[in-house]
Amino acid sequence: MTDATPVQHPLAGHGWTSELDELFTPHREAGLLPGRIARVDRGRCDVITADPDPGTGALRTLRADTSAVSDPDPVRCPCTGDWAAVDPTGPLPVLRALLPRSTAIVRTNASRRSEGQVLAANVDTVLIAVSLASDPDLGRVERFLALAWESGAQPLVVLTKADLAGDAEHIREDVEAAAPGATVLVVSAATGENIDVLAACLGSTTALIGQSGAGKSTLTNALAGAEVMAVQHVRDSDGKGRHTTTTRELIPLPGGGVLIDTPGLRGVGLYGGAEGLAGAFSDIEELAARCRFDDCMHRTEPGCAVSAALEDGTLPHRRMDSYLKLQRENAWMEARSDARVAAERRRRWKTVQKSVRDAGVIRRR
Ligand SMILES: Nc1nc2c(ncn2[C@@H]2O[C@H](COP(=O)(O)OP(=O)(O)OP(=O)(O)O)[C@@H](O)[C@H]2O)c(=O)[nH]1
Ligand SMILES: [Zn+2]
Repeated sequence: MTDATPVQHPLAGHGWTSELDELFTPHREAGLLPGRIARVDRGRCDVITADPDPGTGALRTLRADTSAVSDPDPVRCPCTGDWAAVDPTGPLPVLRALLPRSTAIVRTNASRRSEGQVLAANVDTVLIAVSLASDPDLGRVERFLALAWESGAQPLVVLTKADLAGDAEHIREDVEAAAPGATVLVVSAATGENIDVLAACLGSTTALIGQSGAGKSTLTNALAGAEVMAVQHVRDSDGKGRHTTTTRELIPLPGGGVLIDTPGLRGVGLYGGAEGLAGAFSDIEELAARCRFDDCMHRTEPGCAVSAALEDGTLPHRRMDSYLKLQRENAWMEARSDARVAAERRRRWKTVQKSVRDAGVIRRR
């Protein structure tokens, strides 16, 4: 979570904070401009810079070369939501450096399972869109939740297309039981139901994730109050249809803050997900902490709080199976060096962020 203080800065509405301003000091001294990456494609990116147009006051979006900050490891390459130091002087502006990320949503690359792919960086709220047009797959929701908790941001589950659901309230209760620590909201972009409530729940940077056809682009348009994303018709029965969202963009919201729409995900593989699983299954972790034996495997041991909860029905077997399945998947993933390295790197990012915060606290005293 970024708990940094907002500042008076051209990029404040895009999430710039005093902590980032401090991190930027050496780059400012080198004559570089801060900017936030809106989208990346093939060696170039669109970066919104702290360079207001003198006429309109609108922030300029520059097309910039990313080669100076690209990396053989895709997790370290620039992505939507990254803060960058931009050299705007040449014929083609150039990204000179990326600032350390406070959070990052990382999944396994769809084609190369041992490699990570960053969906969005520096996000406070991960909005998980789940369509009510058919019964939600709770296991898939739990997987998205693990991905969200792992990122370091706060998850928020949004059940979309409420106008198509017979019993939205009943489904909401089921999803809530599968999402401890996260708010679950029922909305409809078609009727406008709860869109205002949702808007009030968002952090300064929100990323939207979910399956293709979950209604992300429609929700983005509803929150932005304008047609910023193209929406294609999909069959509501199975959510299949043409893949519509091909680029990720950073969209400013009328109430302040930005929204990042991500392409529809067919499946999300966890990438270094131990913290994410602990967050998504905090109820099971709390039970496990009450087991008589520290190394309880929750099978036949006496005094096992997890088995007891399974037996009296307070913990559904479905949820326990889902937890074990994701744990196995994560153990396999972490055994691959790429994921281990990524987890290590994330710990380092957090340390950097923390030391910056601590330094701020000391100076303010
Ligand atoms: N009835 C109803 N239909 C909706 C609602 N929100 C979205 N839809 C429809 O659901 C379909 C998918 O919506 P999109 O917004 O394109 O879904 P998406 O998650 O962005 O899909 P991808 O771009 O493929 O990831 C479209 O046909 C929308 O018109 C809603 O609140 N009610
Ligand atoms: Zn146990």
